[in-house]
Amino acid sequence: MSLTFTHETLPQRVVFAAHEMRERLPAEVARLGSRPMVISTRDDVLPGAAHFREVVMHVPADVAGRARGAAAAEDVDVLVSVGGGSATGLAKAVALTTGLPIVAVPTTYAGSEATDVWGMTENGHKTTGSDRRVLPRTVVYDPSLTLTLPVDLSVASGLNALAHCVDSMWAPRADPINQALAVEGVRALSGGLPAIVRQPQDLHGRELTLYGAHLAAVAFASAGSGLHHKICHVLGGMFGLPHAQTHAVVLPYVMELNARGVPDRLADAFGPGGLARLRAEVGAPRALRDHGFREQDIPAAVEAILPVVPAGNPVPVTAGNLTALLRRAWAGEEPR
Ligand SMILES: NC(=O)C1=CN([C@@H]2O[C@H](COP(=O)(O)OP(=O)(O)OC[C@H]3O[C@@H](n4cnc5c(N)ncnc54)[C@H](O)[C@@H]3O)[C@@H](O)[C@H]2O)C=CC1
Ligand SMILES: O=C(O)/C=C\C(=O)CC(=O)O
Repeated sequence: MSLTFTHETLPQRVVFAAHEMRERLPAEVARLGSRPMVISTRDDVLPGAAHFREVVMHVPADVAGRARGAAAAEDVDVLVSVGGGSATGLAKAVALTTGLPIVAVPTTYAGSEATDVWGMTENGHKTTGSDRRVLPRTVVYDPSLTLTLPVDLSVASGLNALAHCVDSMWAPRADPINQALAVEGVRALSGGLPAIVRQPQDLHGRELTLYGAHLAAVAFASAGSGLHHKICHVLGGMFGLPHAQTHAVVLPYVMELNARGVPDRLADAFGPGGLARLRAEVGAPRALRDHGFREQDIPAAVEAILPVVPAGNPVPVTAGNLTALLRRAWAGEEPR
């Protein structure tokens, strides 16, 4: 790769401290405002603050409308999201139209807290965009909050993070800086996820995975959406598939298609056996048919994905190879 590039780093304050969310959050919120609204299904955050509890995956537009209405009615001046990508995504939908700052407290490994990407779904169509207003100003990472995330969800979510890293290799704005972050993200996630599976209540694996998830999201936000994210975005928005599991299933098939675009240092970061070994070790989700995708939906998915395939993908994407990819992912055939 040429060392001629233009890279932009997104400005964000990051606090990373296990078991310290309750202690740290009030001061972090106070830096940005005095009338917070919590967006979370949890009831144990900032007692007495305004609270919006209706969190739904892929941010339905009507839910976003109600959250914006609540923020206006309560005259809030700062949003506090506590939860997975769905809670963060709802806070982003409010910030997009109000410009309110967000303090994000993630409880999964999805990484939305470190990106300026928003998404919203209406009539079975998910629209995404990037806008600096939705980038959380501050993230409070407390890995102990992920101890309650069940192992299967932790694995799927961690593989969502891994997909951010891998797709950063060939995404439209891939550059040496975001690729370096992605490679280090793969290293952390490849160590952290097996540790979670071995000992879900041990903080070490949780810390490593959340750290990897942050690096992954920073890399993804910088590099943009590659082929993998474009595919999963259509599958999630059009067919309502669960986000993390969809990423976890599709990733090895995109790597198979784009094999020539996988740099050696990424392969090295996975360690011996690569992604195949990691997937086996953590019991990764294997087939889209287990998550609500139907074989007869493949042609419609192909039709929706082809026009959004990013320029510069390492191999040309055709109706033929995309259909084959989705069929193999649907059936859960062994990736090559
Ligand atoms: N804009 C961006 O940059 C990104 C956006 N996303 C968006 O985020 C959404 C998916 O986020 P996810 O985190 O995968 O799912 P999620 O936020 O929907 O959470 C999945 C499930 O896990 C539960 N949960 C969350 N944290 C938990 C914990 N610590 N303990 C126990 N249960 C817990 C939730 O209540 C929910 O039932 C999608 O809409 C996706 O598009 C995901 C990644 C990046
Ligand atoms: O697909 C991802 O993991 C990353 C970005 C999004 O999900 C964007 C969104 O739809 O919120």
